[in-house]
Amino acid sequence: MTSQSIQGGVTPTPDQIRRAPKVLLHDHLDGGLRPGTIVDLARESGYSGLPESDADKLGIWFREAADSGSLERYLETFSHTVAVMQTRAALVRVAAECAEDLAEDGVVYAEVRYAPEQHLDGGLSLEEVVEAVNEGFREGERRARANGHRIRVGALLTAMRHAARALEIAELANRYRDSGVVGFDIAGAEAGHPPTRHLDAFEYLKRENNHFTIHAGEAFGLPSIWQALQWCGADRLGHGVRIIDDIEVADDGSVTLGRLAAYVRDKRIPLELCPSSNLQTGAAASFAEHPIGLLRRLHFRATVNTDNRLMSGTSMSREFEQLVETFGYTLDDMQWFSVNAMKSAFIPFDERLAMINDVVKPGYAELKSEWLFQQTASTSGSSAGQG
Ligand SMILES: O=c1[nH]cnc2c1ncn2[C@@H]1O[C@H](CO)[C@@H](O)[C@H]1O
Ligand SMILES: [Zn+2]
Repeated sequence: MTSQSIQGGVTPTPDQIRRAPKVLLHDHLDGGLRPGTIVDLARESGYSGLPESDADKLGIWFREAADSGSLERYLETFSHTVAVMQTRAALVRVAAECAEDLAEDGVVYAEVRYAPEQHLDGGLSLEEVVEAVNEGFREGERRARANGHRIRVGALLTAMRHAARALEIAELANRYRDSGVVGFDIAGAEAGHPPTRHLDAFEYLKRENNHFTIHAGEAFGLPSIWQALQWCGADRLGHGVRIIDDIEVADDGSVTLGRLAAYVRDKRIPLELCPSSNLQTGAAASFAEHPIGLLRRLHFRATVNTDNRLMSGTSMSREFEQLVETFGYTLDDMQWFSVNAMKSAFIPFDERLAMINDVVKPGYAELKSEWLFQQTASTSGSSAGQG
């Protein structure tokens, strides 16, 4: 049953959360495989390193192993998923299932990232990797449509921050910008690997008028965010959750923003927040203490993301369910996050606008109107006493 207040704040049910149109900007392809697919692909490729051979147990293993409290240990779990994503067929399958799973979860637009340089062990070229993943996304979009779901998926090409291929990957992203790749990212262990090491890649993309996001302010604090924005020129922040270190809340509730936090808010820099992932890597202690609550209240350009659905045992709906439970968010809040994300996407402005006006807002309007009809149904047949 939906609860409704006069202010129009509808607390969504889990079913409504799933049906609500959601927009996802930060999701790793190699962090979202179905456990059963990992088992299949390991068998097909002869990879013998899996810690469990049963799909259910493997899913649990990933969640528990990623629950380490450190980003470095969390990232170790990717060696298994990357190991089984080394052929064209494997990449097509994983990408298709990714699009299907997101669509099934009510995601209407997603930017999914992966590092092409990590998928070359089977002899594929960087181009072949990108083309396989693109093919998989298109196949997944088609299958989703056949199941009554609409989704658009764009790829972000990630360069690993400890490696030295960022410029090459940036050039790859630029080459495929009109065929399925919407931007660039850097990821991997943050401490000791400042984004400024990859300035050549960022400067190249700026000269090409292309878009990029940078994992910053997750395991490391303000200096990382500052570098990502003011040295590298990132369009968005991957996580960016540590911006909270530049925000002071006094005992009386008054809030003071430092220069960097003020800049991030004033310039509407999108924060790709990933609450469950942050709990696992130790960037936040609990949902209740997660900075997303304050950042939303202060009207930062906050967005909700999954990061790694496999490692966190999560989905967009699951993230929202927990936010609704913790912060009492309504459908209006969900819409706010979804519009924020759509505004911050790397596809052209007219397409973003059409997604907001023709898909996201009508979807929420439809959900918000449901209570009217529910009430009619539940009061029909017992009209006495309705005054
Ligand atoms: O939360 C994160 N922070 C930093 N790096 C990450 C995170 N999640 C995944 N990756 C890294 O990105 C690579 C490409 O998708 C993954 O292989 C993993 O090493
Ligand atoms: Zn990430």
